[in-house]
Amino acid sequence: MSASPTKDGDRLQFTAELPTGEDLYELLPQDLRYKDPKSKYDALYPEIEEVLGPTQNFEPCTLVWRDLTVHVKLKDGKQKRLVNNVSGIAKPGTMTALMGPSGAGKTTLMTALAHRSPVGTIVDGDIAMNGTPLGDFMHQESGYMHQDDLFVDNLTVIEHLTIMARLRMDGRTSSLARKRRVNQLLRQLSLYGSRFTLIGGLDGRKTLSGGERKRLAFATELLTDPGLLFCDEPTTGLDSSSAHQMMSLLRASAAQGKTVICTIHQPNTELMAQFDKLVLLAEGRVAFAGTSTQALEFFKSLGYHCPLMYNPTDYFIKVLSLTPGSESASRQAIKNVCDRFAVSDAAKELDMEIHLEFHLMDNEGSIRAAQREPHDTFQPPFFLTKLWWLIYRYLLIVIRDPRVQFVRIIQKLAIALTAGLCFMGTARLTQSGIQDVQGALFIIIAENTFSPMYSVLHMFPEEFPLLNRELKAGLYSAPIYYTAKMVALLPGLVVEPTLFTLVVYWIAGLRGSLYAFGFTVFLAILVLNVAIACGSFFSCVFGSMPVAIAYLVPFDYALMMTSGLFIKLSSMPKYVSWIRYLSWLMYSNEAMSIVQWDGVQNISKFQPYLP
Ligand SMILES: Nc1ncnc2c1ncn2[C@@H]1O[C@H](COP(=O)(O)OP(=O)(O)OP(=O)(O)O)[C@@H](O)[C@H]1O
Repeated sequence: MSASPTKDGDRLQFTAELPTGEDLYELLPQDLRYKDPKSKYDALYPEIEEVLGPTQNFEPCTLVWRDLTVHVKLKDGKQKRLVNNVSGIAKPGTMTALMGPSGAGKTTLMTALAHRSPVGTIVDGDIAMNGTPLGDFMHQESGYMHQDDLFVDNLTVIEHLTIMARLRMDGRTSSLARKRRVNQLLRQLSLYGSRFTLIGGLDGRKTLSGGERKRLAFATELLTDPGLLFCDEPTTGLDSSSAHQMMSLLRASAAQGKTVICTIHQPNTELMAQFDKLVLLAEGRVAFAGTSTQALEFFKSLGYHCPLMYNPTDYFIKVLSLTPGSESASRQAIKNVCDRFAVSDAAKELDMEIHLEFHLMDNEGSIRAAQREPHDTFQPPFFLTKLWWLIYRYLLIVIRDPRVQFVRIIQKLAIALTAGLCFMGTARLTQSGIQDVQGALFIIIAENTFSPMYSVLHMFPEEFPLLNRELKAGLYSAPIYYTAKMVALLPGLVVEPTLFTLVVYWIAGLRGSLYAFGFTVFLAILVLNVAIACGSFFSCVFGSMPVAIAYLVPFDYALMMTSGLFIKLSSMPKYVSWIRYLSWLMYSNEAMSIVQWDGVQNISKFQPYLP
């Protein structure tokens, strides 16, 4: 590897070439440097590898954007402009900070640059990565670390990374290479010691700290070794030492030659020194872009002198914030800063750089595309692989929470015993026995319908945020997710109805043949599975548990009323009688009744038990 570093203040600027071990040494935190300066490079190299990773498979990325405007469609049909005519460039080996007051448009701009804007967002303008206009390939070619890290809490660190490696990495990657990458990241991000720790934890068992969660989120994004990294407020919620550690890791990634873009809230001077470039946003416009030293000079030229002992970034944000009570004056002042920056020398220089990049893209685009076409080379894992690893993930969740399973089984047995004891000895072949048999059958159907249907209502709303994120990242499709989820639940969906029916059936003394018992159990399993599917449907469609319950209650009443137990179906008014065709309670009641009464010709004479 060769490098051509140039000094800009204290920060090394890398051109497209990758840095050598010697260059990297200068960037390492003091505590990682070797004690003996004579032999520092040779002896230190393994440590550099530890921090930066020995392999560099990524392609250096230049991201350039021009006249970028982002709108959202509001509910009344109007459009709201969140980002207004913004241009910029981020080069390999650099770290860019997007800063500004709350609501300035930082996250909106970054999601647009990462090709991850939410649905309903309209992005106008040009954005290109290495000369290629943005497309879905950004999900493979870039990493995006969200501000709020979402995980499946019941997994350990190593399980999470292993599953993510199977879902994210190229389908042709060998098992050894995947394991090596996971291992490498665990060591690089100081997670090796916590690799068997649950991410969320049960019963107060040791769980990950905020800093470890952030590093795990970062490790997840690094699995595919992308050349471009977006980080939304990577230090928010961390104490100063964890924040410093996080920034050192981002700096190390940039030192490897990666392009790092972060939104960040008022970093202290030490953290700010890690960034090569600062982009200040206000009211969706660029108020400044350049180094922090240039920023101080620019604001000074406008009459804003940063007081001594004052953190410059705090000062810039203060200047660009709306002052409560004098919003219009603040808006005018912000507009003035943005207008002055737009005609400044720094902005002209930046414009030239951006235009040059787009000019090269226009002239060499086809050659570059023919040479690399990076997104064409990625081969996603086979869908059965994704399905298998998702099933594994959801099975682990079910197994990890044995209390839930245990309590559910105990609850089922208790209800079954109570119901069975109420019906004990009543299932006789007499006129009154008909009602008792039908009653016992209805209890089997109702218990396998209502409580399972309501018990899954919380499932999807709880999982939506993570599911949405993983679906958008293209890790798997909705049918694969649903199939995996249901397969993982399947053992419970068979055991529960079987146990319940077994107890009620034998205590109540329903028809004693193996055929009748087996068929009733089979029907109970089907009933529970349909009920779970129906509950899942309501949970998905209505998105929140209270709303889902509000719609499900009238629906299940309609199903119950048309089950054939309470009203003679043929006497129901035509405008409601059609509902029975949706009612699995009606079908299962009919099928179970046939099984119980099949072959019975005469109930006039007393018989103690069903034949
Ligand atoms: N879907 C939307 N509909 C309406 N307004 C929106 C929508 N998304 C974002 N906004 C508004 O756009 C502005 C910019 O939002 P954005 O999240 O990008 O700000 P930010 O600079 O990242 O703020 P913060 O630092 O507080 O996270 C805010 O005023 C926000 O209320």
